[in-house]
Amino acid sequence: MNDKLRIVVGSDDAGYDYKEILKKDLQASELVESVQDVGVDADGHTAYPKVAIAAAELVAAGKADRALLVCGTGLGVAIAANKVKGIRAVTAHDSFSVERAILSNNAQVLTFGQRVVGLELARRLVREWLTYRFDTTSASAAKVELMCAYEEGTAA
Ligand SMILES: O=C(CO)[C@H](O)COP(=O)(O)O
Repeated sequence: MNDKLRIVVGSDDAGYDYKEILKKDLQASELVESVQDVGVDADGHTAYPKVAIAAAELVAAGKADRALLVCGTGLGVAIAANKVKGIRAVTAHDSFSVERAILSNNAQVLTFGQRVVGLELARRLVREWLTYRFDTTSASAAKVELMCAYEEGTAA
């Protein structure tokens, strides 16, 4: 992964306001190389799984490093993104979980619930999220590998 991140953002209509604000924050960040928006737009009523799967597929295909997804709770977009092979998506509304999502879990997808987390906390969590990089030599790496092996059908 480049030091700067290629990020895809997406939401359903329940997460639209946060998605737009967080997108602008990402675009202004020196830790971000690019931001791709897979919707929805202001009038969009696209169901959350469609947006989440579109974003996760970009990550799985190597066209983005990470995705930030927002729905009402953050839960539906996480569940949907996790259906895409190779994707580890988590909902995290606190600083420690955001840190561990990268450092423990190497999760490429972070999700928020607009109806759950305050806007300024969400913005702070995204700033923190951008600073973390998974260490493939860490003790956590073998645990992530166990999940990958299960998914690939190569688990012992
Ligand atoms: O939060 C959502 C899914 O987890 C979504 O924004 C709303 O879903 P709904 O309650 O099924 O409308």
